[in-house]
Amino acid sequence: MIWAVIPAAGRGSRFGGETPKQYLEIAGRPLIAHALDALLSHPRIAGAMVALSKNDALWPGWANLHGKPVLRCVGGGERADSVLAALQALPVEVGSDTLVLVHDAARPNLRSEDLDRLIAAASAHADGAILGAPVRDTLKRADAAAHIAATEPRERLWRAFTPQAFRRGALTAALEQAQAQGIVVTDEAMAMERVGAHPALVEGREDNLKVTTPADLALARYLISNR
Ligand SMILES: Nc1ccn([C@@H]2O[C@H](COP(=O)(O)OP(=O)(O)OP(=O)(O)O)[C@@H](O)[C@H]2O)c(=O)n1
Ligand SMILES: C[C@](O)(CO)[C@H](O)COP(=O)(O)O
Repeated sequence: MIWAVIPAAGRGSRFGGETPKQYLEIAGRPLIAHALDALLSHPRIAGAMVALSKNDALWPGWANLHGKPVLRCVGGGERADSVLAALQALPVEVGSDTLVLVHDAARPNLRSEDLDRLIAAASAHADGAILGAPVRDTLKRADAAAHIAATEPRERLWRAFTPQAFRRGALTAALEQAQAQGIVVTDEAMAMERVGAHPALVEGREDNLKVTTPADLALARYLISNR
């Protein structure tokens, strides 16, 4: 049994506008519905826990996508707080060794072949696994004036995507420790690294983009409408 955790309590400040980006439409459905659908249509995933802002409601179609439970909890101030709240809210039958896939509601274009490869890697590696892609561009360090200050070495540098797959108990403990220490982790792997884990990197599709700005939404709409 594998469960999904979807942090969806953000406000989309970099995106702008009144409506948080996870509720903006792509191909007639909210962005979050595409993320949920990609996860719950996978035969290995049993259900999902969605961390929402306290004033947000579950969209009626979410109740049980693909006949699987979609539960909700209230998220927190940071993405990591929302993920931790969702892990803590999972049903008791989701045991400590159960694999949990954490996936941004803001990533609507997750594909099943990436899920298959991530699940296989995380199932075979005690420290879990994440989707990502090696950096293929030259990286520049900017100065305060957005002029080039330096070129950074890119050997063995990867960009981290989601889903990120870990066992429920280990990830919960790692996030609780980071929270207690006042450390804001920007992804689940960072919390796991802080407790000595070395998660596997699984190369995923570059089009598993995170919608952060309006330009990202336009690209996501194009990708999903032209699958
Ligand atoms: N306190 C938060 C912040 C973010 N998220 C979720 O984490 C994912 C990735 O975060 P990001 O893209 O940064 O979303 P926002 O925080 O909404 O964006 P911004 O940083 O521009 O405000 C999103 O699905 C977002 O809803 C969350 O559940 N709880
Ligand atoms: C988790 C993540 O999507 C991995 O790249 C990223 O860290 C989220 O960052 P955000 O600033 O919370 O969108």
